[in-house]
Amino acid sequence: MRTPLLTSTVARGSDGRYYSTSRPGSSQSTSSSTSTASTEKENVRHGVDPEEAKQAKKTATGQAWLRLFRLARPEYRLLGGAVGLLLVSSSVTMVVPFSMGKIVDIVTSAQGTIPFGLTPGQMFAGLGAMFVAGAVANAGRVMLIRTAGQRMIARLRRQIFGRIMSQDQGFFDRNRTGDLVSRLSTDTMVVSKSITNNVSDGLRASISAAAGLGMMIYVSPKLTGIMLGIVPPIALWAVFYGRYIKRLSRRTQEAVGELTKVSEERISNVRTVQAFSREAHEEARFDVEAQRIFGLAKREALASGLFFGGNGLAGNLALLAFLGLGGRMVMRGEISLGDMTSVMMYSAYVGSALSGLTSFFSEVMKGVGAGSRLFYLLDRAPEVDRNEDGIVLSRSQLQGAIRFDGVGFRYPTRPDVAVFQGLTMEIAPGSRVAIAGPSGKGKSTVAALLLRFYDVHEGRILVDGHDLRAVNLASWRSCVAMVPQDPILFAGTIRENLLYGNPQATEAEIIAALQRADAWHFVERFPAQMDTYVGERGVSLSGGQRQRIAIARALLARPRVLILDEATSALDGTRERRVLDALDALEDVTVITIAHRASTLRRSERIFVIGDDGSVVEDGSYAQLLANEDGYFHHLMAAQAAEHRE
Ligand SMILES: Nc1ncnc2c1ncn2[C@@H]1O[C@H](COP(=O)(O)OP(=O)(O)OP(=O)(O)O)[C@@H](O)[C@H]1O
Repeated sequence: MRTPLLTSTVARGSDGRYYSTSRPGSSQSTSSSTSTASTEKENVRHGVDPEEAKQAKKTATGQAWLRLFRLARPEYRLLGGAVGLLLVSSSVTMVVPFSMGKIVDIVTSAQGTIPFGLTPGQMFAGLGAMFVAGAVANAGRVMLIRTAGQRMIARLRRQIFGRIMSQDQGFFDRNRTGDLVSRLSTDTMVVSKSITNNVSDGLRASISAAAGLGMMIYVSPKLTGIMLGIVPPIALWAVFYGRYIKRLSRRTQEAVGELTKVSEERISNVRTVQAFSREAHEEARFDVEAQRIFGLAKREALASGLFFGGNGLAGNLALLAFLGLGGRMVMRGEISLGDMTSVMMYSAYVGSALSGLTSFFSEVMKGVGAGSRLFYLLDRAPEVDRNEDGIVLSRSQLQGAIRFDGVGFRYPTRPDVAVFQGLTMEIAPGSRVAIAGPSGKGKSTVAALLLRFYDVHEGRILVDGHDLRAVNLASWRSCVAMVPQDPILFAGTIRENLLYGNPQATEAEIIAALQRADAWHFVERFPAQMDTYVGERGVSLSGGQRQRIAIARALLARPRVLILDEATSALDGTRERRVLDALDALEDVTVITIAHRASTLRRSERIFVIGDDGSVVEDGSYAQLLANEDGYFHHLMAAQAAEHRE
């Protein structure tokens, strides 16, 4: 946690001198923050990245369809094979009613003749063999389709994850983690299913509907005419009512999704909930949501009951009508019993194929929706260009001279608030400098800009004379290490976390880094030592322990520029001194410390003080700055000392 020592502000009086004031809170300009707040509220309310919404509007559905099918291109072979097998299995399926009709005729009439002069045994064996072939083709089709689908899911997930990892921080400021994860897990699945399983089912339904209808007409045009009066209305009813149920079920799913997101957040922050005794409140909130889901699910249950009951009844009534009308035709000798059986079976096939076809369209539309969410990620070029072809900086050659040259910067989510304006700083190679200033004035932003999490809007940042934007980003980042204010460790062991900074580090190097960061003595005392599991985000370590492990991790990366953002704030004076002494002993490393505490600031060769206008208002050594009694820094320190005394 950040030490709230400099919450007081420093104001410039009408005489141009600086005064410390004990007014709490930030002195950010109010007019600009009002308009920013409205932009932010908009974003939060819709829960969508406005940039994505804009792009989605531009994309026509037709284009999205095409693109969706293009995604399946690498799977064309498997899908082609599956379509071939589908034709085989569908042909077999479509022959079934016809054969059944023939068999009925053969076994019920004395004159029935077996086609091709076959014996009954041969006929049954032939049909059996054909069914086996159909079954094998069907099994093959399902395997090919599923394999193609899974390959597509794996490929998409890999691509999407890669794209997410390479995005700039502005993107992460706008998008919620839960939403990105659901794109990775659910949307990839929906997209893949919609063009593999679903296309195969749609194709099968089309073949069934067309061939079934053709065969019905071939067997008995009159009975087909009668059936066409009965089956389509029932199928249509089933389709529309089915859609209504689907809508209900989607709403339930969405409500469950929302509940999952909220409960996940509350459970992962259960300490805060318990600390504020808000358990009952959270339970009540959860209960409201759970009741809402139950209400929706109850409606769905009622509707489903009606649907299935109604479907069964409609099916049976249709059958009755069919038997009545068809039976009369058989009695009049207009058609054979076998033909009536065939038409009855075909009409059942056609009915189910029709409803299959409508669900095909709605599934493809679902795929288009999920696809557009993926396309946005696949297409989004990070605002911070990684500049792979840029100047490559090597750790062995980098001097570590840094210059902020008239830097202007606004966060992408708050374009109305300028954090920096004309910020200029010159940091000599291998020096120890500090950034000071009141809370919320952009000290951590300096670190974010140095790591190029964001690009500056005006001016430039130079490293050894190169504009950071012209440098290969990965090469620069491999020269820099940062220990953030509240370092996060990965759920894993201490060793795994340390190796994250340098996977090649030897055991001796790891221990040396831990010693430098004053962490070895406590790690050594853990029963599992470096194999101690640190818990999710490192929660099973104290704040100070986490900070020191993070410092060791940064040291292991052997940086030429080290940024410490309040990296020792959780340590007591003695421990902090030990860590800072060890860091001071680092050779050929430029160390930039962001700090509030006088004890930390005092050690720096030069301090840059960021003022209210987002620029450096003063710089110099601690002693020089403090000596200027009218200066900003002097008043900042005075305010801090006054707060200490209180
Ligand atoms: N990701 C972000 N998106 C939008 N605004 C941000 C973001 N991060 C910080 N800010 C805003 O930028 C300003 C500077 O923040 P920064 O964290 O750099 O301040 P700081 O000087 O390090 O403060 P502190 O001493 O409290 O840590 C603040 O007004 C803050 O609200």
